[in-house]
Parts: sequence; C-alpha cells; structure tokens
Amino acid sequence: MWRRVALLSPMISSSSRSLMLKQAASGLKVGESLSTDIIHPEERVSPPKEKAPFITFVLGGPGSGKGTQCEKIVETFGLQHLSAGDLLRREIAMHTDNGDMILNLIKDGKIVPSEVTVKLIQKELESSDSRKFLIDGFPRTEENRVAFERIIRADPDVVLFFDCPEEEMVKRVLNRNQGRIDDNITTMKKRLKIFNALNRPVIDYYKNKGKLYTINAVGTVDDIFQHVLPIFNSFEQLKEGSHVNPQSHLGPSLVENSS
Ligand SMILES: Nc1ncnc2c1ncn2[C@@H]1O[C@H](COP(=O)(O)OP(=O)(O)O)[C@@H](O)[C@H]1O
Ligand SMILES: Nc1ccn([C@H]2C[C@H](O)[C@@H](COP(=O)(O)OP(=O)(O)O)O2)c(=O)n1
Ligand SMILES: [Mg+2]
Repeated sequence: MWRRVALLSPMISSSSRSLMLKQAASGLKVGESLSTDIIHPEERVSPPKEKAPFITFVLGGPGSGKGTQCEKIVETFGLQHLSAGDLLRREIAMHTDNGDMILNLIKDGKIVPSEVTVKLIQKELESSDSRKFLIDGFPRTEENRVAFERIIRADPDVVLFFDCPEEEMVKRVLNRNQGRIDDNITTMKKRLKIFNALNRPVIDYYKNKGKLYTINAVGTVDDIFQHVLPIFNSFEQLKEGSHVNPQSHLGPSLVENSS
C-alpha cells in the first residue's frame, strides 16, 4: 500500500521515519520504545527502494469522454481509476461536513477548494494496493496541480488531454442521462468558461514539460481508444499484470505527444 511508502508520505516526518527504520533494524515494532537514539553510520539501513507509483492525469472539458475512456484503459491495462468528480459526489451523497459546500459549487459549475479534493485523492491512493492510477478530472486548475504536488509529493508520468469541440461536449453532457445536477445547459456554459480559463493553463504546463498527450476526442469510443492504446503500450510497467494482452493497432505517429 502507498501508506507504507515513507518517501511519498508527507505525514511521516524524516525524524519519525528514521526512528521507524532504526526500530525495524533492531527488530522492534513501530510504537515499541528504543533505548538509544545514537546510530552509527555503518549501522544505518537503507529503506527498501519501492518504485514510485505510475500516475496518469486525465484532462479534458466536461463531456469530452474522460470517464468513458478511463473505463477502457482500466479494462486493458488494469490501472485504478480515481475520478475526482466521483469522489466529490460521494461526499455529497454521504452528507459529510463538506457535502453541502461541494454540492453548491458543483451545481454552479465551480471548482471545489483544492485541499478538499486532494485529501480525497490522497485517502484513495494511500489505501490502495495498486501501483498505477488514472486520476480523472484532475488537476482542473493550477491551484489543484500545486496542491497535489505539495500534499502528495508526486508528479504524473502521463497526462492525457481529450480534445473535443465545445458543441460536441454540450451535446454529450445534455444526453448523459446519469441524473447529474450539473448536466444542464446553464451549468454547462459556466463549466466551459471555467475550463477555458483555468484548465487550459494546466494543459499548457504539462505540454511544456513534455508529458502531454493530446487525443482527438471526436469519433466512436473505440476509435478514440485506438489512439490511447499506443500511449500506454509504450510503458513497460503497464504491460506487466495488465488484464489482457494489449495490442497496438496504430503507430505512434497517430498520437500527438505535444511536447
Ligand atoms: N466518443 C464518444 N462519442 C459519443 N458519445 C460519447 C463518446 N464518449 C463518451 N460519450 C458519451 O458522452 C457522455 C459524456 O462522457 P463522459 O465519459 O462522462 O465524459 P467526461 O467524463 O469527460 O465528462 C456520456 O453519456 C458518454 O456515454
Ligand atoms: N478536480 C476537480 C474535479 C471535479 N470538481 C467538481 C467540479 C466539476 O464541475 C464537478 C464534476 O467533475 P467531473 O470530473 O465528474 O465532471 P465531468 O466528468 O468532466 O463532466 O466536480 C472539482 O471541483 N475539482
Ligand atoms: Mg467524467
């Protein structure tokens, strides 16, 4: 579990980490007392080097098909899907302390404070046994992005951007039929404005870092997935343990890595 990865957990201070390591080295369980605090360099144990988890951010306007493509990626490559929107909607459904605040923001097409969303994502990451994640609908703002870096202390390996014309996104959202409070034309117009103002800078940020894969999100679900496949196929660590043997039907030239 991620919880065990001291390197990625800002909640474990370096001093308590070193205490835990000393205790592990001496055969004591965490929590049992240690008689001395002095440890000689030659006695130091290195922490086991766990590989950082593989993180994909999935970006795109409302209705661009993020959730739909995530389902297909999960089926093929076995990544764990974390939808920021689903996590927030779960807070509303569970009537948590933040539930009403989240409901009002979502109804109005606005973005929930980053701290709230990142903490929800953090809980999921830390309680998961998976080592590869699809974080869908996040980061939606530069503030989201910076909060993730500060709290989770990790960077994405891949950033997918499903590029879809507004007209098509509006059509899809109005036909989504999932009973969502924000699937109406008034909220959708607000969401598109916020997407253009706040999500575009995040997309540009990852483009400049060479991590952005822009995918034309118009076409059938299967056609679009054919453009997603080669991206994930190019990462060896995703092939191990994937649910099916992923076949790449397209050459990489059809995927635009906008670096
Ligand atoms: N390629 C596509 N063509 C037509 N409709 C699509 C396509 N991909 C998804 N949809 C539909 O559009 C709606 C929005 O898709 P969804 O995956 O929820 O988008 P997002 O998560 O980006 O908001 C859903 O009803 C979905 O079934
Ligand atoms: N990082 C995020 C993700 C979603 N939200 C809120 C605001 C969004 O309009 C809603 C719905 O997000 P969701 O990703 O489910 O929406 P779409 O699938 O793109 O239609 O949740 C947020 O405040 N911050
Ligand atoms: Mg979605």
